[in-house]
Amino acid sequence: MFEQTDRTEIAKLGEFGLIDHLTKHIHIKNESSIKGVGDDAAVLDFKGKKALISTDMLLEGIHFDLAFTPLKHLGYKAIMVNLSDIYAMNGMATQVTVSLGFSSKFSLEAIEELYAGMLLACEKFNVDIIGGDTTSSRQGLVISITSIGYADESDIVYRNGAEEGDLICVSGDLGGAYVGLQLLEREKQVFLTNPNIQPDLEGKDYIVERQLKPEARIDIVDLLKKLKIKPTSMIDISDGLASEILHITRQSKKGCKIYEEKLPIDPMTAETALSFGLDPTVCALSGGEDYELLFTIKQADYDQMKHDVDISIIGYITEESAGNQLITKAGNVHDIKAQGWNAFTSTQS
Ligand SMILES: Nc1ncnc2c1ncn2[C@@H]1O[C@H](COP(=O)(O)OP(=O)(O)OP(=O)(O)O)[C@@H](O)[C@H]1O
Ligand SMILES: Cc1ncc(C[n+]2csc(CCOP(=O)(O)O)c2C)c(N)n1
Ligand SMILES: [Mg+2]
Repeated sequence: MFEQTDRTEIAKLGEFGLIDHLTKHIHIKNESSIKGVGDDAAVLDFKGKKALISTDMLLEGIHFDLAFTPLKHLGYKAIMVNLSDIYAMNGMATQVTVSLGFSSKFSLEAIEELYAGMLLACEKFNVDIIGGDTTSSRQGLVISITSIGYADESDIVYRNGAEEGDLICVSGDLGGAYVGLQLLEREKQVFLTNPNIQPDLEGKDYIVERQLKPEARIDIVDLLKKLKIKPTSMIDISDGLASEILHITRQSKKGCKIYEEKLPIDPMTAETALSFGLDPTVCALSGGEDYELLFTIKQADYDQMKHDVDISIIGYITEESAGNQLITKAGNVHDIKAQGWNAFTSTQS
């Protein structure tokens, strides 16, 4: 759906020429980045803080479809997906390494676009690209990013700290990224059937952006700090709320009660889901890729939190034997199952 204009073969630059070309504009922003791109390893110094490290891969055909994903957006999203994991530890992200594998179908201009999205994300979130790897693949684009950050030991929030009675909170709204994906996939099919029909995404900017350009919630980490609230547990929502809350309760050896009516769903997400014959609640529970933060707080912190319109309290933690339950709008009780998106079981590829 996106046309390519100029085309320079990467072979013209060679591997080292390409690396130089992509990284020459990197200016180190963080004091902790002692040595970035250019040696056998980067050198970091967190001066008494604990280092946080996380890594995630994105593969063409599994995690993204280039038919409807502009490369600049993909670069931006690849960084967001990775920074989100550092914020989910209640830490600050400071560095990333970026490893790329791509076939000869990618021109220099295409890789530049991808990198421009990454650089934009890093600029906005004050993160340094300090290294990576560049190699060729037989087919398809592979992006592997490692994110690095820091936190005071006493600030780090794990998945396993939820206590009975804690309130379950979620930032932003859920299900939009999944419904956005459905919309983009439908338009791709329309385009494949008749390339003269332009994509009809009018008025759907919000959910399309939720899929193509997610924003990692650094602002929530800042807010928690400002309110002097340390969550008892936290995780980012990559696979879907249902799957993530089960990670928290399993690791904390607790159960939970979540109320369907409390799930934050944007009206456009709900309306578009219904037009696809999808249940908005199922999209919110199992759609994934929202990159919101799911966390638990002590009840004593409720008064501080209740004024924030961007955080929804969706339920509470129970004892383990009570299981993981969803209370529907009609008052029925269902067990929460991990129907989150899974690259190994997904039929979408
Ligand atoms: N191949 C692997 N070898 C070692 N550890 C792994 C491997 N794959 C995942 N892990 C570890 O397993 C844990 C859970 O990883 P997982 O990828 O499920 O979480 P996540 O990155 O938060 O979620 P997502 O990948 O959906 O964004 C992490 O500690 C991760 O580092
Ligand atoms: C072509 C295409 N197929 C599927 C999806 C959906 N999707 C991709 S990654 C992910 C969750 C986290 O994955 P992981 O756990 O592997 O990090 C989801 C729900 C998409 N955006 N594009
Ligand atoms: Mg992972």
